[in-house]
Amino acid sequence: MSLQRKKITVVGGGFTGATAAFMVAQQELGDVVLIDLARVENPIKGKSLDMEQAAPIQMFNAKIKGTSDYADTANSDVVLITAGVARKPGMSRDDLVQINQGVMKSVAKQIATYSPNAMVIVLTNPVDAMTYTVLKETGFPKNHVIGQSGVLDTARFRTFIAKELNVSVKDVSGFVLGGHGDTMVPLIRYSSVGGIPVSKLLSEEKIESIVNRTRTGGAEIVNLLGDGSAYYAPAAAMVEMTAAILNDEKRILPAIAYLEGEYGYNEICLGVPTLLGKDGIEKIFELDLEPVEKEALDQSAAAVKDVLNILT
Ligand SMILES: NC(=O)C1=CN([C@@H]2O[C@H](COP(=O)(O)OP(=O)(O)OC[C@H]3O[C@@H](n4cnc5c(N)ncnc54)[C@H](O)[C@@H]3O)[C@@H](O)[C@H]2O)C=CC1
Ligand SMILES: O=C([O-])CC(=O)C(=O)O
Repeated sequence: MSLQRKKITVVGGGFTGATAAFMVAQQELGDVVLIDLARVENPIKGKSLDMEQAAPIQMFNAKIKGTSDYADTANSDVVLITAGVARKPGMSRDDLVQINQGVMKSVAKQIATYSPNAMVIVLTNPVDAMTYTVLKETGFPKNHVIGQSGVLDTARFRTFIAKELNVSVKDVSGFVLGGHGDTMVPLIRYSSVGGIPVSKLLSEEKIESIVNRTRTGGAEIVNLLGDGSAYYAPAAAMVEMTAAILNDEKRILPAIAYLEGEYGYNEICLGVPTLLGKDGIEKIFELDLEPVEKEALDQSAAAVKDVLNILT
């Protein structure tokens, strides 16, 4: 009997990449390769060895290899891209576009060479435009290149609602669509707590303040940290998507997908409800939106298009 272990490569061994690598190993989703080029080789090897030595304590089976050599990433099943630069207080995610586009181009080329059949999950910001860049540069099928924004944005939204109502986060569900920026669209009509619509439990003012806090949730953490951006919840979001793909879970999760007419948009990668399974994005759900929701999504799509227009 041959049971092939899954291989997950994490590109970028900084805050989000190292955290995601550790979570992937803890959840025994497969063996992990953590690759970082900008740092000298020894620290990435040190981090990976340190993680591996947690295995006998936490009782997980996973190899974790730190490297600067793409040959070690060959034939990965899933590749998580976290390489690049994070913003600092006062910056927008879009300020990172030029520098991170260059990083995406070089990373995409390596992934296409070494892991041509991989599913790719992009985290690097501005993530809608970076997902588009990776899709174009790898030439991979559109269902194989997926951006992470909605799981994180929805998790923030769910956290704030649960805190406000003093209930378990487990019972709060919701959907945040659109670009990963201040124009993102939390959909109140599709949000509920234990099946009860959020609008029956919270006042309009409270909901509006939660929506605003969700939209600026990344900046809130950037300002608190002072140097760098969020990484625990972003890593958890990527790992949830990785598990959905590797275990063929058929999860319905918001993710950044390449759109060909869905919601009326073309030539754009944008956050929409998706079905994630072994083939990556297996389906995009087109929800019926009310005019005010569609207008908000149009604004968000326009903001993403503005960034796409400055890609070289
Ligand atoms: N989409 C989302 O929801 C989120 C996106 N992000 C974004 O993720 C990215 C990473 O964030 P952090 O991990 O906090 O940053 P970080 O600075 O801690 O780590 C980035 C790592 O990438 C490495 N790197 C740079 N160029 C590379 C290359 N060509 N190949 C391999 N590695 C390379 C750097 O050496 C560094 O170790 C940022 O762009 C950030 O804005 C972060 C959180 C959430
Ligand atoms: O805010 C940032 O720069 C990082 C990010 O995308 C997030 O935490 O949502």
